[in-house]
This record gives sequence, C-alpha cells and structure tokens, in this order.
Amino acid sequence: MKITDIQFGMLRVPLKTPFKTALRTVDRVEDIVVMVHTDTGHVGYGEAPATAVITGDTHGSIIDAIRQYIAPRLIGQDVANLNRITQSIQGAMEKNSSAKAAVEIAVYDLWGQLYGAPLYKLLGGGDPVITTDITISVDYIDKMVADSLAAVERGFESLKIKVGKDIGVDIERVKAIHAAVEGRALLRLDANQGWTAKQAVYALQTLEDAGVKLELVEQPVKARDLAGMRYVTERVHTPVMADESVFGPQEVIDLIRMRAADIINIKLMKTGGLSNAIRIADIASLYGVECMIGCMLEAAISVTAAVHLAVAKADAITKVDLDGPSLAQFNPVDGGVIFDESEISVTDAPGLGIREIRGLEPVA
Ligand SMILES: C[C@H](N)C(=O)N[C@H](CCC(=O)O)C(=O)O
Ligand SMILES: [Mg+2]
Repeated sequence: MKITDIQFGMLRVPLKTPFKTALRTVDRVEDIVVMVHTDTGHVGYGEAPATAVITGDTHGSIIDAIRQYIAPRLIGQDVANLNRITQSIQGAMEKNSSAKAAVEIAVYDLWGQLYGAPLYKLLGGGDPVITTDITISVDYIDKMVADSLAAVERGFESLKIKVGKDIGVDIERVKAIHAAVEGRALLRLDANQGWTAKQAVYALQTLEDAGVKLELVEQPVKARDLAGMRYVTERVHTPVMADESVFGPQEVIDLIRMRAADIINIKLMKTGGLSNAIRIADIASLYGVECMIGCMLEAAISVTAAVHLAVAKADAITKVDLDGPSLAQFNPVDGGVIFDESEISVTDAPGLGIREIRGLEPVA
C-alpha cells in the first residue's frame, strides 16, 4: 500500500453554545481534513483545527506545511513502514504540530486498514469504552451554573470548568457550580494560562479552605512559566496539570524532572500526532505520572484517533477530555468512534473506521 496523493477539505460545524476560554471565543468547529490516498484505493483520514493561540497553527499554515514540506516526503512511501513515515513527518520541519498530527492520523488510519484491524488493537488493545468530561465555557455565573446542571442531566459526571478571566469572579464561579452539582459531578478547572502563580495559589487555597474539592487544575499560569507551574504545584493540594506548557516528549521529561506539574495533558495537535503521544504516555508511565488525553475544538476524525490511543494506553491515560464532537450541533463523520454523551466506544472496523465525511468544503 503506497501513498500516492494528499488532498484537503474544510469541515465547518456550528457549536451548540459559543466556546469561551481565557484565550479565545469561537462559535464553530473549523478544521482542515486531510485525505491520504494510496495505490490500493484505500484512503486515510486526518484532521487539524487552527488553534493559533495555543499551537501557532492557522488553516493556511497547516495546508502549506503539508503541501510544501510533508507531502513531498511521503509520496511513494509504503504504509507498512510506519516508523519510517512518522520520522519523515516529524523531521519535515520545525513546529507545525497540527499539520503533522493531521497527516500522522491519516497514516495510522491506513496502517490499520492495511492489517484489517482497528487502531487500538494494533496499539496494544484495551477496554473499548472510555468516559469523557464536558467543558463549561467561562461566562456569567448564572449561565455557567445552568450549563453545568444541563451537563449533569445529560449524564456527564466530570465537568471541565473554564476560568482564568478575573480571579475574584473565578472563585465565585467555581463555588456556585460546586454548590449546584455537589456529589453529582467531579470538577476540573482550566485557567488556560489566565492567572499568575500567586493568583492561582490564592484562588485554589481559597476554594480548598471553603471545602470545594477539585479533581485538578489545568494550566493555571503562562505556558512558558515553568517556575510558576512548580510554585503552584508545591503550594496547593489540588493536582496541577500541564497543558500549553508541554507539547512533545522532551518537554514532558523536563517538566516531570522539575516537578512542575502532577499530570500531563496529551493532545495530538500539540504532539504532532500519535507517535509522540505514544512516547509521552510511555514516559509518563515510566515515571508514574498520570495523563489526560485532551483535544482542541476538534471534530470526530482526530478525536477518533485520540480515543483509540486512550483505550490502548489506559495504564498512563487515566483522564479523558474528548468533548469536541459533543460541543458541536451535529457529527458530520460517518463511522469512527461512537459518541453516547459521556461514553465513547471504539468499534472493530479497520483503522479509524471512518466511512464518509458529510459537507466537506473544497480547499483551493
Ligand atoms: C475542547 C477541550 N475540552 C478543551 O477545553 N480544550 C482546550 C483548548 C481548546 C481550544 O481552544 O480549541 C484546552 O484544554 O485548553
Ligand atoms: Mg487546557
């Protein structure tokens, strides 16, 4: 099975409610879809959102990186040589992790199709169902409480509360949600870099003293402020998770050695795809550090790849934040994993099992 061509499409899906974080507000999923064609007629699917505020990647940069740097190295390569292909993708250029992820996901899809097996089985197998949280956007307190109650009614037992806008209001936001859903859902906070280290310690200690039990706090301070991450980690009981601070395996090793966080958020769009995500899960397992598998505002193609990884690497990946498709008004992907509110199941279709993507717009 040899790679012959790489084509693109644009996927746009409106969200149920605007997605608001300390970094950005968006009202739709808008992702580049990558289709890797082969001489056997098999097509591998990949996907990448343009999360410029986190990865630096835009729709234009994703397409250019693939067209000019990645695709020329892949045409003619045999899918059976998976490691050689992932090395070609990772070595094609610096950064551009979303472009690399989209192509790697499509190649792993083909690799599964080549051997007629679902990806999770080729990665080691595991229990086919995982449970995700759902994100509550940062907003007025009443709206966040209403959104939290609606999520609990839908069966979500873990809420990822976005904060990081205003420290005083953030504390009130979390207290109000805690009072509304106590005993029915775990609370995770994500400040998306919105606090200083001292603000984070103040907010978390205030919440802890008020009896608000938090499962974790994600990226309380600026991505580059590893000393700030360690400052917070050393001073609060709530486990601290690194998201924007860590992209690849080397950064994870450095962060663990610094003891700058307790948990690592693995996202395919930061790691450049599955090969580095697998490395990170193995490194974390070696050090006894837990991981979350997360996503950007992504549709079901790349999230399907992330689910297969989470199933196969359940020893290291103990927490799941794969709610991108649940936040969208509909799922345009036919095949892939099955979403049933908080439960996501892999199927035994070969590769990622994606059959069709509805409403794909052409890319010039
Ligand atoms: C969608 C997911 N639950 C999430 O919250 N991801 C964010 C970043 C997503 C984005 O801005 O597209 C995160 O964990 O920081
Ligand atoms: Mg985050």
